[in-house]
Amino acid sequence: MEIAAVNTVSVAPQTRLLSNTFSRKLGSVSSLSLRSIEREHRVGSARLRVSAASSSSSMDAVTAEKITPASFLENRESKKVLHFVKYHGLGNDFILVDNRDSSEPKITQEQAAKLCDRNFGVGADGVIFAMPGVNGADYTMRIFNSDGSEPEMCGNGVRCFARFIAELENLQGKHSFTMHTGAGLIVPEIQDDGQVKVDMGIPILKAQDVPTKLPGTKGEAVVQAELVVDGVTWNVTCVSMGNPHCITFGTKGGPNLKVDDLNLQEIGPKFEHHEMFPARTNTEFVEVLSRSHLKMRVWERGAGATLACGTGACALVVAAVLEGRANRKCTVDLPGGPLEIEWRQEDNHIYMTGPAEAVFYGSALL
Ligand SMILES: N[C@@H](CCC[C@H](N)C(=O)O)C(=O)O
Repeated sequence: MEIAAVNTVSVAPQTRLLSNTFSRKLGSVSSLSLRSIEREHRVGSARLRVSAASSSSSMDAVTAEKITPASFLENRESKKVLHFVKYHGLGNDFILVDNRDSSEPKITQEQAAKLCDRNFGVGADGVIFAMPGVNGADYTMRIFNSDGSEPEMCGNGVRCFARFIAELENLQGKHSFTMHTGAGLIVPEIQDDGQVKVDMGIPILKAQDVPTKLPGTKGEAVVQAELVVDGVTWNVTCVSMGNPHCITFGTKGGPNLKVDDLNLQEIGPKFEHHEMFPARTNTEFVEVLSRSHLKMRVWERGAGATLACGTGACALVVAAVLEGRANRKCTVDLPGGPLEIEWRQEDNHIYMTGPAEAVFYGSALL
């Protein structure tokens, strides 16, 4: 099969996005790997030409005259090279790996941490593996955070995963499937407009299952409890979406939070590593704009300040409802954009709707 011409589209610093058609046939390419491998390769009888720029801020231009299916890069996949697709959900970005042929992740947690490095690697908030399903599920999702730790769940990651599967399996239009995760069975549904609606399951409120050592304040749930962080008493509610979240609307007796004023880099790690959270925690700082409109900034366990957190958005709507601050259906503004969240009374499940986009295809040297 031949491809006569390939268009490149500028999308992100340091990358050129190859057209999907090209990328599917070629395998995958990124400026990272191209700079690292060679400047010009023979591809069967065709030639892939790379006009490279040495400055990391400039972009590589890629053209191909004739590409055969047995391309150079496909042949080159080995233990030393990992093909991936970079996705993001509202700026929460992930390296997606097609791991459907094995129940073991293709790379280690240490390698994932290196790939996530924004200076010395691809740059991402985590690496996600699309693996064979277990327990009757269609697929399994595993994820490593950017520090290499493995969380149970990732809301934005699920939406990216769904779009990745649709791309791999060539699914068109509305589609849903089941995914096994560390938080149990999750069901994403790709909408006609490309957004992904996810049944995120039932929130976990029992203190020891979150887990938190804070004592229950509403039965076994920790709602508007006091947590002393660095000498300041905060009011927090703890919710697990499979992974732990600590949600705060402000300090005890203090004014409502203005999240833009927070020094997240300073306060975030103190929550994450607080002794009351034996598995560490994600923390959402929330400002109430109205009963159906909330604004948040997040400090993620194992990833730090990110532009969005899907499980965090779900957890904070649960917290806002439990604290009597909001309705069950809310728009949550995150630094990277809005998510629609509903904690449905009828089935106690949380539904999250939002976007997920492919950014570029790449091959990383391990
Ligand atoms: N950004 C994610 C959450 C990823 C996992 C988290 N850092 C943890 O360790 O629990 C999301 O969108 O939910």
